[in-house]
Parts: sequence; structure tokens; C-alpha cells
Amino acid sequence: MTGRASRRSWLIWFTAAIVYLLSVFHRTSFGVAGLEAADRFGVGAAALSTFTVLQVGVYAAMQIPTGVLVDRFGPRKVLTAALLFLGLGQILVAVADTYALGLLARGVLGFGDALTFVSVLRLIAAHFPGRQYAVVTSFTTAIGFLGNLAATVPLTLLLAGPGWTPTFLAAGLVTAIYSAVVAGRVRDTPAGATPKAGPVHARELARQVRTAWRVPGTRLGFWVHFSTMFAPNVLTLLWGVPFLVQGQGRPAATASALLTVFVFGSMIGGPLVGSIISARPGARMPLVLGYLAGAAVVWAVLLSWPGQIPVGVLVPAFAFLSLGGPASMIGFALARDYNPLSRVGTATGVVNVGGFVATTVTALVVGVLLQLTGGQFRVALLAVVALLALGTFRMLVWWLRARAELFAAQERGEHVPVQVRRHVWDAPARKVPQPA
Ligand SMILES: N[C@@H](Cc1c[nH]cn1)C(=O)NCC(=O)O
Repeated sequence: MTGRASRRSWLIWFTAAIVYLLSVFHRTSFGVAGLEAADRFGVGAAALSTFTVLQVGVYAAMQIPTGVLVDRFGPRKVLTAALLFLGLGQILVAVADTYALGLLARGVLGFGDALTFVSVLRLIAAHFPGRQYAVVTSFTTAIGFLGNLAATVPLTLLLAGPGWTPTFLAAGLVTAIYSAVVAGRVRDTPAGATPKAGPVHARELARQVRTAWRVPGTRLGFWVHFSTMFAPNVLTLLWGVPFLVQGQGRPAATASALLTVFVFGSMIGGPLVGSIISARPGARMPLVLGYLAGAAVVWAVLLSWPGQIPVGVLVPAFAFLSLGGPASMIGFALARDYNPLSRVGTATGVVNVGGFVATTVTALVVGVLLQLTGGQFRVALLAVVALLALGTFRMLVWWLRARAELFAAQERGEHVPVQVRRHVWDAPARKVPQPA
């Protein structure tokens, strides 16, 4: 859309952003419930990490289907379903007393979580003009981090007070009940129109995904998301605490405190990056490249530091790496700009696969390398550097291809999302055949 977003659109966005807050709360709730979960299900640390891998795996696997569902049925219906799955998953967590039921519960929860983010971004694409897209998505992620904060000290206090079952039961019920608010309040577009959902033809759906994937702007978004968000994710979801405790000899409480730098960094960095790229879309790729160059320096320092890394080095290093999440939002802005609204959900899902596939692969490879090296974090974390290099290389390839498309469109006099000037590293202009 063009013009200004109405108050109604802001209200609809806020209603949907609360779904993302709930989703992040449920996603991160095992961070502080881990020890109690181990006790309740009678399992050790290795079995506990299965919860994380399962959840991220379900999330990544569901991104493209979610994008297609959102384009087909509209974000209101998909968000309503997301809340019902999240609520059901958390109610199952509340009553689960075996490891198998616990895994099933977190799987259902991961399914609901997977339906949320892409739906909210699709709503933003429909309700806000293009120039506001990045800033509103960054507000959304900042609201999501409130869910992450609620899953730290407040959840610890609730688990220590009322206990596991009442806490998770209440969280699950509130989430399921909120689905009625979303179903009643959210509208897919400012005019209230909803995509016409006829019968679903697999071939048609595959064509929609292929078309989105072939757009160089979508592919660039995929590699931007892949390269920027996985390192902070791997540290906060799985390997950050073991690296600091076993690899660096820090107490567990210090390790958890150090990881909160990622939450605050993303909460501040999100709106900052969002407002910069909303005002200057041309700054998107320079920002991503700047972040990746800085991340390479940070990893070189972290992995080559002799002995224990001082807190005075860890805090700025983590603060810088936390900007990877906000930088990854540039991938979604690219998907939004280079696809028509009817395909934005699918393209957003494709982009969102990037970071989560990179997270899953890195988390697994780090685990394998730790096993092979007898716990050498300096060696195991080289997996992060390897994926950073791969992602950056593929991103550069698609950046040049996307620029070549833009030049061609500019030369044809078409409207382009960003005006670009040719540089020496760009492919030379194609010769336009002259009439004889
Ligand atoms: N890029 C992340 C969101 C983010 C923003 N700042 C830090 N992280 C992302 O893709 N999120 C998807 C989700 O479901 O949370």
C-alpha cells in the first residue's frame, strides 16, 4: 500500500504483535525451566538439548508451508491457528510427566510458533506503506523480546511459587483464549479483504514457492537472513552457556547474565536498524556487509584470545553480535520489495528458512566437533566462522545478480524499489539490440 497507515491498522498490528510476544515467551520458556524439566522428565543435558533441536527443526521445516498458507488463507486465520497450537502445546507441557509427552508438547508448540512471525510480517506488508515496513517489523521484534524477558525472571518466580503445572496451564489457557481476540479484531487488509481460498492444488503451491525462490531479491534476502542471524541464535539457544561455563570457566549465573546482552542489544538495535533502512533503503546492503565484516573481527578475537576472555571484551563482542538479529530483518524487507503482495507471505517464509537452517546446521556441527575434540570450544566454534564465510559468499553472488536485474529494470524505465548506480564490480550493461 501507499499513503499513511490508519489508526485501525496500528491497532490490528498491535493485536498481532502480541501474538508474536506470546510466541517468543513460549519458545524461550525452557531457558529457565530446563533444570526443572530435567527433573520432571528424568533426563540429562543431552536429552534436554533435543527439545531445542526439535523446536528449531519444526520451526524451519514449517516456514515455507506457513508462507504459502498465509498467502492462501490470510494472516488472521493463520494467527488464530497459531495461538490454538501454542496454547495446546503449553497446556500439554503443563500436564506432561514423561519425556515422550514433553517432546510432543514442545513439537506442537514449535508448530504454533512457526505460524506466527511470517503472518505478522504479511499483515504489516498489507497495512503499512513500503517505507514503514522495516520500522514496523523492528517494533514487532522489540515487542517479541518482551516475551523473551517475561520468560526469564518472572517465569523463574512463577515456577518457584505456584509451580510448573499452574504456571504453564495458565500461560496455555491465556494464549488459547487470545485467539478469540485475534479472530475478532484482525483484518487481513485495510479494506478487510481476505484472499479467496479455493481448493489447494499441490502443483500450484509448488509453482508459487518456485516463483518466489527465483526472484533474485528473495534469494538475496534468504542469504542475508542466513548469514546474519544464526550466530546470535546458536549462542542464545544452545551453545552460549556451555561455551562460557565449560570453555571459559565462568559461573552459570554469570553466563546467563552475559547472554542477556543479546536480548537488550536486539531490542535496541532492531528499531535503530529499522529506522535507518526505512529512511534510506539504499543503506540496507552496506549495513549487512558492515555487520558481517565486524562479526568476522569479533569471532577472530573470541577464538584467538589466550586464556579466559575478560568480561570487558565479552560484553561489547556479544553486543555487536546481537545486531545480527536486527540486520537479518533486512532480508524480509528485500522479500517485501521484490514480490507482489499476493506472494509476500511465501517469499517471507523462504527468507526465514535461511537463518533457521543455518542455526540448526551450526548447532549440530558444533555439538559433533565438541564430541570429536573432547570439548575444544575454539575448534568447535570454527563451524560458525565456516557458515559465516559460506553465507557471505552466496549473499555477494546474489547481491550482484539482484543489482544486475535492477539495472536492467532501470534501463527499461520501470519502477524499482531502490535506485542504484553501476560500480566497477557490477556486470557491464547489456547491449540493447538496435533496429537495423
Ligand atoms: N531475525 C529474527 C528476528 C530478530 C530481530 N532481532 C533479533 N532477532 C527472525 O527472523 N525472527 C523470526 C522469529 O520467528 O522470531
